[in-house]
Amino acid sequence: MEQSLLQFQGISKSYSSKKALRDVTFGIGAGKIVGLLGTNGSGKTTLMKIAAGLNHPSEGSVTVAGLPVGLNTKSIVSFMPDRPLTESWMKVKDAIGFYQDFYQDFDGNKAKRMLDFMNLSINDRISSLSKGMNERLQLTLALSRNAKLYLLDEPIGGVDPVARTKILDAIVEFYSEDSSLVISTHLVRDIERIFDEVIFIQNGEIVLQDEVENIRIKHGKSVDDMFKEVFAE
Ligand SMILES: Nc1ncnc2c1ncn2[C@@H]1O[C@H](COP(=O)(O)OP(=O)(O)OP(=O)(O)O)[C@@H](O)[C@H]1O
Repeated sequence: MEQSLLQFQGISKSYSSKKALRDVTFGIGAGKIVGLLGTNGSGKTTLMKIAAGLNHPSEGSVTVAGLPVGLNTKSIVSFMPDRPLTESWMKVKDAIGFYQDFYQDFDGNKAKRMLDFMNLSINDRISSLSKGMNERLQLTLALSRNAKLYLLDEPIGGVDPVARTKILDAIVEFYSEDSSLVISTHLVRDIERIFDEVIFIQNGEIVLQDEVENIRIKHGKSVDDMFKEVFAE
């Protein structure tokens, strides 16, 4: 069997009395764009933080490229959190410099091309950016690394619908095809066109993992219709 780039095995995570993940097992192959789809509080951020090595599971094991998640995997995983990591005093160029110093795999040329594409200037002050513009910056920072696995937590929640198309095009254009990309979102309809595979997570459990093409052929449905059906309240 082909080795997974990201493998979760029997992962559970509890926060005091709350169980955020329950016995989560799945694998993601190399070269895939995967949608991690679930409603608010379903466990998406918790799952991503565990894959990024920023949160520790209560039970189970996670590997990236066959390595247990830890210091070794942090250098090959690029995580875009749902809340900005940059400081408000920074200008865009300071944030770029910070990433460049911190990550050996940061590609300055790629960052420059992405900033142009995103209509961001290196002299923009981060505190003056709107939520959507800030997301564009965070996405630029995350995708400018030459990582093996990219984890983007709700990357376009604050971007207006018109700009979403442009941002999705940037994601597809700037990610390298031998790496994998996991994108968490509940904006399924807007993003589903770029997914190869989707994982549905509900109350901390994986309830479906399939290729998008299979969902369309087997069920005769779009991912968005399937999502609405599974998550109907
Ligand atoms: N630090 C924490 N302490 C206690 N409970 C937490 C903590 N972080 C998350 N939780 C709980 O764990 C569950 C899963 O949260 P998580 O943030 O992973 O969900 P999510 O799918 O990313 O949600 P959203 O789409 O709203 O961002 C939620 O019920 C949440 O309240």
